[in-house]
Amino acid sequence: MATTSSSVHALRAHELSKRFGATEAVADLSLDVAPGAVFGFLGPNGAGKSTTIRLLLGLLRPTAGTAEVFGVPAADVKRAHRLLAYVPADVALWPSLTGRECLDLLAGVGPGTDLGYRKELLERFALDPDRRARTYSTGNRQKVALVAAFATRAPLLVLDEPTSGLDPLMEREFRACIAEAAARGQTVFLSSHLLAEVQAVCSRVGILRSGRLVEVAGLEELRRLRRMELVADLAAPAPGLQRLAALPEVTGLRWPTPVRLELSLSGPPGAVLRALADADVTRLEVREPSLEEIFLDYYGEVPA
Ligand SMILES: Nc1ncnc2c1ncn2[C@@H]1O[C@H](COP(=O)(O)OP(=O)(O)OP(=O)(O)O)[C@@H](O)[C@H]1O
Repeated sequence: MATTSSSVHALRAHELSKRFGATEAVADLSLDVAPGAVFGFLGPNGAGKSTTIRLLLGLLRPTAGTAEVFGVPAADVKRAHRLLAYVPADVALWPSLTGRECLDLLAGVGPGTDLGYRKELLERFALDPDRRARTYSTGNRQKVALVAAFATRAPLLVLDEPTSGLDPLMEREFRACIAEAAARGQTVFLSSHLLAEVQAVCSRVGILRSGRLVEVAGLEELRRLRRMELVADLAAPAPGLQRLAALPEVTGLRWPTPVRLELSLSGPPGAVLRALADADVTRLEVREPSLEEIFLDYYGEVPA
């Protein structure tokens, strides 16, 4: 792995902006990713994830602001790309080369490849490297790019929605590879609109909406910032519990049936528990919201 100073951010964007005519694809985005982090970059289609990544990789010139990879300006592509491996959202391969020839070509570009691990990855991803790339499905092309990236010892892996063509078994392998990369100390920047994926593998997450970063937090922190979902089943209707709606920490009090209440709790549960103690509760469920529900708070809708 190329040596890098631990005091330098793996990725840094400072007031980064990109306009395409009237479209502000990325607006004033500032973001630091620490070395060794698995950072999730979440946002619905069109939020600006790919544009941000292209700016970070020096594939686009920013309208304003700066981007750096381990302290190297993104525009200094020769130096920056010795420190990273990139899997684009749409993987294009050379149609007349075999998978293996594509992998060898990609290995020649990057910062060095662990050939033993690459061989293992080919088996784990069930990829036949002797077929010509033109015969590969979208998922297989994605696998070639993933195998190429995971097999490098680049300190930074930039993955742009890399699992859209993978089936669930391969998604599991993908998650294992992320964990292995993190265990080796590689930094991972994973763009995704799959909340479950990010929830499963990332230590921190940035949420992008209409080109703007609306939140950066650890997953735990993000959940804590948010509410708890509470469901109580009652032995009999308890009209007195309507008063829960007046509590400032309670939102969305719902009665799906006369003997089931649901509410969202965004503060200490004491007052709610005291009120429920007076009712005849037969079952109580308290759970953390999923990232989908957290998204709902930011967007007002769950992105597809
Ligand atoms: N080359 C371009 N010219 C004009 N507009 C562009 C260009 N690239 C992106 N855009 C616009 O910028 C916005 C952000 O697009 P971007 O592809 O970065 O989003 P995304 O979050 O990666 O979405 P997706 O998941 O669909 O790829 C969109 O409105 C898109 O139409």
